[in-house]
Parts: sequence; structure tokens; C-alpha cells
Amino acid sequence: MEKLKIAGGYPLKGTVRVSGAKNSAVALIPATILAESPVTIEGLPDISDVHMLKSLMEEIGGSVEFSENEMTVDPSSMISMPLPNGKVKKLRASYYLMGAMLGRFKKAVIGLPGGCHLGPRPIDQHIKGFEALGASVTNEQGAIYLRADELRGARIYLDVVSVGATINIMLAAVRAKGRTVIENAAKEPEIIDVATLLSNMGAKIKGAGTDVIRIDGVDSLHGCRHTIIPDRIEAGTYMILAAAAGNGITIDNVIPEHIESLIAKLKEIGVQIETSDEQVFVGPAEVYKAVDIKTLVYPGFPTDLQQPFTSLLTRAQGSSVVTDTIYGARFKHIDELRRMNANIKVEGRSAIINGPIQLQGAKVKASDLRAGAALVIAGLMAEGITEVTGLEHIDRGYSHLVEKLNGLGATVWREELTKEEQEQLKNA
Ligand SMILES: CC(=O)N[C@H]1[C@@H](OP(=O)(O)OP(=O)(O)OC[C@H]2O[C@@H](n3ccc(=O)[nH]c3=O)[C@H](O)[C@@H]2O)O[C@H](CO)[C@@H](O)[C@@H]1O
Ligand SMILES: C=C(OP(=O)(O)O)C(=O)O
Repeated sequence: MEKLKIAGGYPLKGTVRVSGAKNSAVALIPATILAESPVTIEGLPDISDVHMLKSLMEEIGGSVEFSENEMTVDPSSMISMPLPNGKVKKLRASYYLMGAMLGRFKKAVIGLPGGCHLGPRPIDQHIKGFEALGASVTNEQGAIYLRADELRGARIYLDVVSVGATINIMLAAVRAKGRTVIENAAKEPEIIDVATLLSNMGAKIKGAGTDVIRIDGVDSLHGCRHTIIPDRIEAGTYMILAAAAGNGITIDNVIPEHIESLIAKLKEIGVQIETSDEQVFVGPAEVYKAVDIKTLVYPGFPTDLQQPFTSLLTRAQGSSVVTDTIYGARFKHIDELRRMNANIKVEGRSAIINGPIQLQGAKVKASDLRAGAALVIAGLMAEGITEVTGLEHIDRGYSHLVEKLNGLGATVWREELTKEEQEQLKNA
């Protein structure tokens, strides 16, 4: 077990390159199950969620090659192996195995997924979709059992706009008989990325990226090569970091249109932003103004950037309010930021940040992935040394974090936890 140490307070400069999108990768890899010949995905991030999914693909009989961010999955020998326990519990996106295995084998047994603890993360809309396609779905001792004699296209209205449900239904529906229409679908760029891969595999999908997706089922899908989109959340994290602790940083390999809501908010704070085709330059503000944000479904402000943005707001003059309408309990980073001298209180689904405040280095714990990002940014802003534990969360989503930060001039390193520290963490 390791901790991350950050010597804060030094302005960062230079260029950082964004990796492939975690939230696409975790759906693209399970989607390969649906093909009958090898699928290659280029540009994958080097994160633990991707490594975990690689071994899940192997566990069900796939053969996988992964090097230099390129993964080739040969799904031809895969079987519908039950996965009630084990690795599936370690990540949220293992739920995509349900849609993909149901589509290919018409049956699956998958343990209820893990992932970040952001409050309840129900999957009722996924199940509603599978049932509409003709599957029987039961929950037995924490595992979901899915079975269908045949899948038939259906009209499915999502009661909640859900990225996970939209993708999962799409995965099953590409192999259903006839037409499926998903209404009130989520519109995130990752959904378009998955639809593009499936289309390259021979699926017939129209409307991905709008709130109505039409899928005409096909009898078989074949291998192909696909390049993943850049990670808009990683890009956004570095943009926020640049605004909070930078002195001119260029973020490379970004699609600026994917993060317009963040760009607008950074400009409102007073931060300098220049965009070009694949890059965003972020320069410091003369005066950091307080702003309010409210997380919404895409293209609104992403819930995944709410936590990192909170750290930046500790520098802003006045009172800022951050409201999370997607995950109303996504505030576990706040107690840790308080340890670092932040003046923040949580009321219901909102955090109220009063600034400006000079953060101070402290020993803090990442409770989830983006809480970790928030604490790293805070550590870079703070005076003195910050020690962040809970790195297993950060490693789920940030490829080569230490190298990327040090490339910007930061002084950040990983250190093994002492036995005493490990004990303290276990008892915390
Ligand atoms: C809409 C939204 O911002 N989605 C984000 C959310 O996706 P994630 O896939 O976690 O969440 P969903 O988009 O599926 O869910 C959005 C909302 O719908 C609710 N829900 C979802 C499924 C369901 O069956 N029933 C149900 O009630 C969830 O509890 C949540 O409040 O986190 C991902 C990773 O952190 C982000 O990449 C997504 O952009
Ligand atoms: C919460 C996240 O991940 P997951 O849904 O995979 O837990 C995230 O990407 O911010």
C-alpha cells in the first residue's frame, strides 16, 4: 500500500497529454464480447479498471493482448461463465458484462457491481431495459441472473437519464431481433464512442448522442479496430488543476466541445482559456471570482468534475455553491479539504465554499476516485507537504498521474506506507 506525497505551493507550467476515456474504456472492453472475431481498441488509459476488465475478459475465455495502450480481444472462445463474485465487485462498469453477455449468449450471471461509493447507485433502469427485450432478470444473493430464449427489440423509455442503462441496453439490443428504441437516452460522448465501436463491428445504430437511439438488431458482429475518445474528465481535472495551481498549462488531446460547461465556468471565475482543435490553454486569473455550479446530465456540468472544482473554489473571493443533482452525497472530500484549512459546509446536496483561503498541507484520505483528484489539486495549491492515501481509487481513473504532474514541474512521489500507517488506515 502506498501514499502520494505532494510538495505544494509551486506554480506548474507546461503541457500535459490526456489519455483515453476511462468511462468509454470500461464499456468498450465488455462490448468486444459481442464480436465473433478479434477487436482492437487503440489509446486505452493505463488504469486499474482497464486491467481488471482485461482479466475479466480472460476469465470468460477471451484471449487478450495489451501493450502500449492497445488492446486486442479475441472473443471467439468466450463462454457465458457465471461471475457472481470476485473482480466484478471491484468496479461499477462490470455491469456492462450483463448487457454484452446477454446479447451474445442470451444468459449471464454477474455479481452486483462495485465502483465509487457515491450514495445509492441503482440499476433498475438497466433491468427494466433487459426485461423489455424479453430477458428474465432475478437477483439471487447479490448476483443478477439474466436469461432469454430470444431477445426481441422493444421501445424503452428510461425514467432516469442514465449513461450506464443507455449503454447496457444498447449492448443487448444490437443482437435482439428487430428494432429497439431507447427514449430519454443519455447523450454523453462515451455513448457515441460505444455506438461507434458497435457500428464498426456491424451493428445498426442511429441517434447515439441524442435522446432517442434506434437500434436494428443483427445476427452477428465481427472484429474491427477502434480508437477511443480522449478522457474529458481527465482533461477537465487538469484544466481545473491548471486554474488552481498553474502558471500557464496546455492540455493536449482534448475535444473542447466535450467540456464546454467547464470552460464556461472557468471563464466565469476569471481564468484565461484559449482553445484550439485538440488543445486547451489555461492561464491564471487576476482575481478569482466565486461561482456556483450545479451538476447535470451531459452537456451540463459533469458530476465527475464537481469534487476537483471544489478545491479550486477555495481560492475564489466570496461564497460559492456546488450542488450535485446526480449524486447528492458525493461530498466525502469535503471533510478532508477542511483538514487542509478549507472553509466549506455541506447542506443537503450542496457544498458552500467560502474563500479565499490558503490551503495547508495535511494527511488526507481519498474516499473515491474524484475525491482523490480533488485532494491532489488541493495538495498542489497548499503550503507544505500533503499526504494522500486511498490511492487505489485514484489508480482506477488517472493514467500515469505522478509522471504527468512531475512533467508540469510538480514535486509529487509515491511512498510505501509504514506498517503503523497501514494499521491506522485499517482502523479508521
Ligand atoms: C448522468 C450522469 O451524470 N452520469 C454520470 C455518472 O454515470 P453513472 O453511469 O454512474 O450514472 P448514470 O448516468 O447511470 O446515472 C445517473 C443517475 O441516475 C440514477 N440511476 C441510474 C441507473 C438506474 O438504473 N437507476 C437510477 O436511478 C443514478 O443513481 C444517478 O443518480 O457517473 C459516471 C462516472 O462517474 C459519469 O461518467 C456519467 O457522466
Ligand atoms: C465515479 C466514477 O467512476 P465509477 O462510476 O466507475 O465508480 C468516475 O469516473 O468518476
